[in-house]
Amino acid sequence: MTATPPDVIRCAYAELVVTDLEASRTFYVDILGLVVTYEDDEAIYLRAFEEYLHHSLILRKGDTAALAVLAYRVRTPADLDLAVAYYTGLGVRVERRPAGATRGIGEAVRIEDPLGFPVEFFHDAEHVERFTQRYDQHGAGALSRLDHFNVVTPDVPAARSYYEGLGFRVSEDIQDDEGTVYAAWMFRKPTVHDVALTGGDGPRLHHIAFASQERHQILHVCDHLGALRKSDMIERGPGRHGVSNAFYLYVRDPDGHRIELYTHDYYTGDPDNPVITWDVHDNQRRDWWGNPVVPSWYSDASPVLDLDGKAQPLIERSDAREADVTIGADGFSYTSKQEGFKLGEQV
Ligand SMILES: O=C1C=CC(S(=O)(=O)O)=CC1(O)O
Ligand SMILES: [Ca+2]
Ligand SMILES: [Fe+2]
Repeated sequence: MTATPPDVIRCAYAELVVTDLEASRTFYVDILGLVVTYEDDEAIYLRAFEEYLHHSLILRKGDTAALAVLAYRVRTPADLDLAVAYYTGLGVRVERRPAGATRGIGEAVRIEDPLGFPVEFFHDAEHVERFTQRYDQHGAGALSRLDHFNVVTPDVPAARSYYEGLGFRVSEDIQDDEGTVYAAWMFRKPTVHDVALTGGDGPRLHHIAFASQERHQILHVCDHLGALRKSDMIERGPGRHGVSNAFYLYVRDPDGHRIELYTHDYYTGDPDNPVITWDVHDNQRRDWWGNPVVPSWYSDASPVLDLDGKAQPLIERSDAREADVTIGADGFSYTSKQEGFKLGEQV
């Protein structure tokens, strides 16, 4: 009999190892506008304006940029015991952590999940001031909350089954007519996703996304980076996603960690929420306006650490790779047959 999984509410925080804490602080606080809950010489604890738990992002100084943990909040403290039993049953490494092992977080359970990611489950956390209406503090690029994790994993169907075992449901995916699955979006909170599974060599972190209330806040970050002559930190977008329908921007932090700014996806909370499956050759799947997906968006991702802080070895993806099955710079798969002005014709 399979053990009962912990009741996951949502994605809740991530810890990134960064090599220059000061440069990272400038990026995440001065440019992205995240609120500092606590900081010292070793780490900075950040939250977005609607968040009242201690943090949704930890930046920890270290020698090599990497993901240290992805954390999900569970509904009750009792879910931690369920997590221990469930993951012990899966035969993966499981560690209990006392309250305070992570500043601001109560008792927790940390695992190396079946996909190789360092994952934490917690319920109790310190409450801090919620800045929802502290408009005196919001900048023009105000971010509201952590929205999702995007992880790179070689076998998307296997990863989907693992997350379905945790009670996540698929909202959208990308397939081809042979049934190869290139990516899937899965949720516990009633939005498009808490975690996206991107097919590729993994385990690696593709990105962490914060939601804003408005598109103009994302556009302000673009203008702000331009004013600082840091436009090279803009990797992809701004644009409108096909999958999720969200307005988006991808930026790269000083270590190359990818952060997405994201707004206006849609509600998925009813039990019969329809799954949307996109064809990998649909050039509006990743950008609704058909703009190209820059090659680095497919190739680059952050290494992840095991529970001892060592980099996890990568497993190569054996299925077809999305960047290979679309023509040239992505986004022109079905327009590539016509004479076109789009970049894809020239690469
Ligand atoms: O959050 C996301 C929603 C949609 C997309 S996609 O590029 O439209 O597939 C990418 C993404 O996973 O970052
Ligand atoms: Ca708007
Ligand atoms: Fe995303």
